[in-house]
Amino acid sequence: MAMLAELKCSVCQAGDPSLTDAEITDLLKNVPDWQVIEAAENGQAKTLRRAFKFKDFLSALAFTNAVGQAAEQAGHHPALLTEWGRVTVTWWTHKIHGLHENDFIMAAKTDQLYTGES
Ligand SMILES: C[C@H](O)[C@H](O)[C@H]1CNC2=NC(N)=NC(=O)C2=N1
Repeated sequence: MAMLAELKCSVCQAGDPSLTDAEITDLLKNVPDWQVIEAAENGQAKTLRRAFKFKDFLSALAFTNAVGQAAEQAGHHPALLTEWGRVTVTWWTHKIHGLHENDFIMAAKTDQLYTGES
């Protein structure tokens, strides 16, 4: 398979199946720094999350914008929490209330945008 980060997000329809646990386990091997957050009791979606560390707030903000641009280009958008020294990026697919390959593609693209804490 091409590098996950080089893939394009596919058009995902409501009703498409969410990834199985086996597929998730397999895809996670490509993005080992990310965690799958199980859906909370209230039926929230399963999500894919990573916290990125930065030296200050402006570096965190610049990364936030870079991820936002990539998301807009892909037509697939994350939740972004930007704090002093940290950006927490969470991916899931709203339409299917779960995880889709697109979320792993975007996680891999997000990793490529991160040039470290300094
Ligand atoms: C109309 C628009 O393309 C859709 O709502 C897109 C936008 N970005 C999206 N982002 C994510 N993460 N999930 C979606 O289902 C989604 N849908």
